[in-house]
Amino acid sequence: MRIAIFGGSFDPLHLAHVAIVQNALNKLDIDKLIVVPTYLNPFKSSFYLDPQTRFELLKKVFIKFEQVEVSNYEINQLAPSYSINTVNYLKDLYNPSKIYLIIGEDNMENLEKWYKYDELKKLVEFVIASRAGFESKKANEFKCLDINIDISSTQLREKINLDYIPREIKDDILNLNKKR
Ligand SMILES: Nc1ncnc2c1ncn2[C@@H]1O[C@H](COP(=O)(O)OP(=O)(O)OP(=O)(O)O)[C@@H](O)[C@H]1O
Ligand SMILES: O=C(O)c1ccc[n+]([C@@H]2O[C@H](COP(=O)([O-])O)[C@@H](O)[C@H]2O)c1
Repeated sequence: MRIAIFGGSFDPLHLAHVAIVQNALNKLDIDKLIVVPTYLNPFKSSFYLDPQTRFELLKKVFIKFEQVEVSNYEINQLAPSYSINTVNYLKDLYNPSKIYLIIGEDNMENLEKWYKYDELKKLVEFVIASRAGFESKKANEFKCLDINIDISSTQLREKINLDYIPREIKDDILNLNKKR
């Protein structure tokens, strides 16, 4: 079994996230891709959509992808948690011969500051999703996914633009937005 793990805040989920998953399924030789929403990224201080809502929205969008699973492992911790713990949990669960860990190019900048980075890099092969505005020379050292969608959750939290929201969850996002 060969797996890829794609962790993220997904606050909210947008089309670049979906493109990353589609690209990874096409490019990586994997049996399963596990999308893992954070409870809270250890480098961030708050979330906008609650963890359970982010998890449900991910399931709605990725249900049609046979090889994709959305994991509630991190949201069930009810506290910020580290990627190495998730990797170890999924490693025990699937006993994979290969683990890719997908991150966007913006995360390259602080990657070496991740908890137990030296241990983590021995467990996984990082795959970098290219991101406009965050070009990193170090990206050349890694397998890359060519993502060319200039959107962020931050922009969408500031001003919702449904053009960047997967169609399966447009209504949910509109309704959640109205309640705020
Ligand atoms: N447009 C994009 N292109 C490439 N990678 C992306 C893009 N958007 C997000 N990613 C990557 O996907 C993963 C999950 O992203 P995340 O949920 O933090 O979205 P985000 O748009 O970066 O959010 P925020 O603006 O709140 O930081 C991260 O590794 C991030 O780097
Ligand atoms: O393990 C760490 O130390 C660590 C530090 C910062 C970020 N991460 C993970 O990086 C992934 C991307 O985070 P984000 O918020 O950019 O979507 C997500 O799975 C986070 O848990 C992990």
